Order: sequence, then C-alpha cells, then structure tokens
Amino acid sequence: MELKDVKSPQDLKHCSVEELNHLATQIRETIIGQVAKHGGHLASSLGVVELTLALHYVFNAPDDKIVWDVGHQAYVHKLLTGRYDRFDTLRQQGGISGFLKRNESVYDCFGAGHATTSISAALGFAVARDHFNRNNNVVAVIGDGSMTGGMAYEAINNVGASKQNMTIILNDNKMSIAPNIGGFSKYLNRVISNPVYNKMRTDLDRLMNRLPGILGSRFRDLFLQVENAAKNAVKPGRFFEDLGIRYFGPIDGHDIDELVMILERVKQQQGPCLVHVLTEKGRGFDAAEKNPTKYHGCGAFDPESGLPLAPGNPNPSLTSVFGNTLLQLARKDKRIMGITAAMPTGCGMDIVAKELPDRVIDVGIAEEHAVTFAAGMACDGVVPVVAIYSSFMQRAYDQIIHDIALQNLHVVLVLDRAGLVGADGPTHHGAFDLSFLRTVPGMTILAPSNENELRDMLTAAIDMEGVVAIRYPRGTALAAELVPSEGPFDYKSPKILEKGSGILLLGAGFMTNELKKTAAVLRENGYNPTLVDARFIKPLDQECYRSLFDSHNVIVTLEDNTKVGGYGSAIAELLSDLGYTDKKLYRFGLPDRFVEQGEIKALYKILEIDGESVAKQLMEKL
Ligand SMILES: Cc1ncc(C[n+]2csc(CCOP(=O)(O)OP(=O)(O)O)c2C)c(N)n1
Ligand SMILES: CC(=O)[C@@H](O)[C@H](O)COP(=O)(O)O
Ligand SMILES: [Mg+2]
Repeated sequence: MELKDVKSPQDLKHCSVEELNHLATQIRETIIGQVAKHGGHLASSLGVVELTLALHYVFNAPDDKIVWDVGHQAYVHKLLTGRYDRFDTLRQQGGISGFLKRNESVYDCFGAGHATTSISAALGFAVARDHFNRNNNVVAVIGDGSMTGGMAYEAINNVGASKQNMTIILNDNKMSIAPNIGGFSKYLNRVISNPVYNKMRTDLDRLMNRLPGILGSRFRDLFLQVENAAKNAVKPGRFFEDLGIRYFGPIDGHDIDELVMILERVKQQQGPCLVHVLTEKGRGFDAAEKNPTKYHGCGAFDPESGLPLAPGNPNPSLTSVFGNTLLQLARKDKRIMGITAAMPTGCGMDIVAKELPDRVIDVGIAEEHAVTFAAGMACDGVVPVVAIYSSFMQRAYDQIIHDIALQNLHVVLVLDRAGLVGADGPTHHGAFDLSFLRTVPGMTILAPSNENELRDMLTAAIDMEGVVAIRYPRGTALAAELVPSEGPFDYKSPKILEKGSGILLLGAGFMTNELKKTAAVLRENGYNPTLVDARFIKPLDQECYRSLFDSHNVIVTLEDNTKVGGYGSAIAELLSDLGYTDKKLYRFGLPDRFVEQGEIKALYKILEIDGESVAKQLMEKL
C-alpha cells in the first residue's frame, strides 16, 4: 500500500504491520517535504505518525470519533483521511487548514486550534452517542503540554464521574512548545519510571479473568485487594484511576504492534480509559529531534540540513522588541515579574528568562490561571507583565474583569499576535481583543504603531495604574534600529502625524501605517487629510478628539480588530456622546465573520483594509 492510494482509513484495515510501517516512512517524507516548502507545524506531527496510523487502523472513523487537541499534530490524520491530494495547499490561502475544521472533512469531527479542548468535546460526543443509543467509540487525543490547561482537569473530573465509555490518549513527548513544565509533567515522569506496574497489572488481569471458574468470588475479592495493594505500592496512573479512569501504559508510541494491541483492548473496555503513550517530538527528522522547539512551528527550510531557506525580514521582531525592553526594565526595577502561558519564545519572555531566570514564570497552557496568578502578585507589590497571544487571552476574560479590574490592581497585559496572524487562520487571528477589553471599566488599552512606541508604552505602562493592555501584531519592526526615546511617553493623547483639513484619518496601532498610504493616495488626488496615530484605544482623550472633530467633517477609522466594538465603534460612541450628529464616519476593520488563513498583506487586500483599498473606497464615497 502506498500513501497516495490511501483514500480513507478503510484502506488501512487490511495492512500488515510492515505495510503500516512503510506508510509511516512515506508519511514522514511527505510532511517534511511539504513543511520544508511552505512552513508549518512539523515536530508534533512527526511524533504521532505511528499513533495516528494505529488509531485509524483500530477505530472506524468517521463513525468512531477521534477528537484531536490543538490540531497542530493532525497532518498525519489529514493524509490518511482523503486529503493527500490537497496536502500541498496546507495553511495557504484557499487551502486546507493547519488545524482541524469540521467543514473541511467529515473526519475532523471537532474543530481545534486552541489547546485543551479535546477531553471536554469527546465527553460531549460520548453523552450524545448514548442519548441517541448509538454504539460508536469516542477517543480524545491530548498532548502532555495541553494537559497543563485547566480545562483538562475540569473534563477528567467530569469523565471519571460520568463513567462514559471513552478513551483518552495522552500523547506524552515531554514537550509543550518549550519543554513541558509543572507538577503534572513531573508526575508523568514518575509514572514512566515505573513500567513494572504495567506488567504486574496485565498479569493480574489475566489471572482475574480465569478466576470465576476456578476459585470463586471470595478469591476474586482477595485478588482485587492484591491488585489495589500493588497499585498503591507503585502508583502509576493512580491519579487517573482514583478519578475513575482506567489507566493503561506507559506504552511505546512508535511501536505500531503494541499500539494496536492496547487500542484493541481499550476498545473492549467498559468505562473511561486513559492510554499513556510515549512519543518523541520531531521523530524521524534529525534537526527536529534535536531541537523540537525550533521545529514546533517553522518557516520554509532546506529538507536536508533543516536550515531556514529565505532569510526573513532583517528587522527585529516586535516580540523581541518587547522582550528586550522588558529585560532592560526588569534589570532596574525589582517589582517586575514576567508571566508566560507556555509560550516563552513566542512571547519574547525567553529573552528575559535567559538573563533573569527567576523573574519569568511559565505557568503552562493556563491563560486563566496566568491572569489570576498575576492579580495575586499585584496585591503584594509585584508589577506583573503577562504576555499572552491576543487569541489565547480570550480565555482569560473573566479573570481580567473579576480578578484584576474589579480590584483595581496594577497588571500589564501584553497581547502579541493582535490582528491577523496569517497561515494559522481563524483560530489564531487576534481579531477581538479591542472589543472585549474595551468593555472593562478602568482599562487602559495601548496600541503602538511602531517599535519605538511599543518600547515607550511598555516603559510607561509599568508606572501606570490599574490594568493596562498593550497589543501589537505578529510581525517585525518598521526599521532595523530603534530610535532613542523622545522622552517620557505623552500620557493619554493620540499623536497627530500629518496635519490637514476636511478628512480625519484615525489609525489604531500598526494599521496607522496603512493609513499613511491612504493619506498619500488621497493627497495625490487633491485631498488634504489629517493623519492621527490613536495610540490609546481606551481611554480616549476627549479634549483632543473634540478639537479634531471640530476641524474635520469626514472621519475615518482603520483597525485590524473586528469592526464590532473596536476602535471605530469607540469613535462612533464618542461622536454620539459629544453630540456630533453632522459628521460622516467611515469605519474600516475586520468584518463580522471569521477570517480565513492567508498571507497577512494578501488578506488586507481581500478585506479591503490595506491603505490603497481604503483610499479607493473613500474616494468613491466622497
Ligand atoms: C489556549 C492555547 N494556548 C496556547 C497555545 C499554543 N500552543 C500550541 S501547541 C502548544 C504546545 C502543546 O503541547 P502538547 O499538547 O504537548 O503537544 P506537542 O506540541 O508536544 O505535540 C502550545 C502552547 C494554543 N494553541 N492554545
Ligand atoms: C499551534 C499553536 O497554537 C502555536 O504553535 C502557534 O501556531 C504559534 O504561532 P506563531 O507562529 O505566531 O508563534
Ligand atoms: Mg507534548
């Protein structure tokens, strides 16, 4: 059997273990070849090749439900479920998603992109199955990193009590994006070092099965006690077992034979089971095995050496501008502590941690906890700086309101990846932060339009009051070098960049740079717009805005947030509150629908929010 001939998991059913291993080799070659060309999530998928083959061999998707967590490891699943022919479109505009999407395939029974949803969703499938008297199997596949998220514990608490027939596959590669952290990770390591238990349990199982005919129920009870004593003595999986979830493992996640045997066994099992599978992140690609963090998600690379292909933009990333600024601030100000939710490299906290390891805390994939944890620190004099991607911050909305803002605590929230993020698509676009943060009383929201402002805003935010959020996009600085600060950041006012009359162009954050292009086109066409960098999305400096409104009749806003409740809405509210009824307001921003994956600049064009498109639309209206 060749990979190109696998049209559905049914085609695997008659494969021998040798043939499955042959497919595993082809799958790895295909994934490496594709990610080398266009980038993507490499290491996680390489680690679950055998596991995915075994799952699709034993279970009957799509009737059986295989619920993947995050979905960044689901490339193998895609290749086995009829998407081989479209695999070269992965993560590109109009192509297949890098995650899971119900409307992409019937085999993607539950969409994903954010971590720690699979067990909850799988329990939902199990309850629905029983409700309708169906008899399919339900399997959740979750990584050890995703098991650091609180929802996993809420879910297993529910699963254990519900006694549903379902299987949780714990894919343990000891890695999140960075090495996995925390007590649960240590617990799993202890479990792994106790493999003797597994054999003992299997032997006891075998004996138990023979008992009724031989020794009767009295001895059966005795053996149950023996089993419990053994379990308590060595304790692997005890945590799950005590919650009512039968533990199997740890097993070698690269041995298809063993995987198939265990999965066949749990399929027959009554009640919830957890299979603890050990895998190696990056398996089969030397560079990724050596550096799984680098190849967790990567750009195009040379498939032989693993070296990046195109030298990227030479300007520093905004993430690194943030990290370096925070490091400089933290060196001088002992009050500052950095918090990351399992994204030290993605958020730039690694820059601080490298020099000041005691000043950065990685809490795991636990955005809600990160924010409340920061609130606790803030109560006692720490200035916590919590860096979380915009789309992941959605998880911590109540914590921002209830634990920080309501108690008027001073915490700095740093939202990287605000606005469109590109190939990761709708699960990851930071499309909503301005809207959800703007509703929080007492909130300050800062949106730098360049790297110098980012530095100056962060510096100022440390000494502000209450909850302060700084949001900026996935991308690089506008210039190779930062310019020295002009002095203390002008507290609360927007910045007038170009003075004109008639048309007022108001830009939120980096979209101000698109509006610069709009202004240029308008000027070429005889208009004389004023260009303003909003800087503060909240609060709005009423005096400054009043004077701007007084001297312009057409007001234009541009943002990379949804137009629903974003900066443009804030300006509409202000116009109304201040009694301006005769102004023309045109709001440009993300539409009220989910935006698909694609290159960021190309998406701006499609959505007509690039500078030139805004100018064109304006001139049609004027
Ligand atoms: C809510 C949320 N926070 C953070 C992330 C970013 N993220 C994606 S994968 C990942 C690590 C997941 O680790 P694990 O589940 O062990 O899978 P592995 O990468 O090891 O295969 C993280 C932190 C996310 N997708 N969702
Ligand atoms: C799967 C996931 O959620 C992360 O790996 C994310 O894709 C990282 O995004 P960046 O590439 O923008 O850091
Ligand atoms: Mg992992």
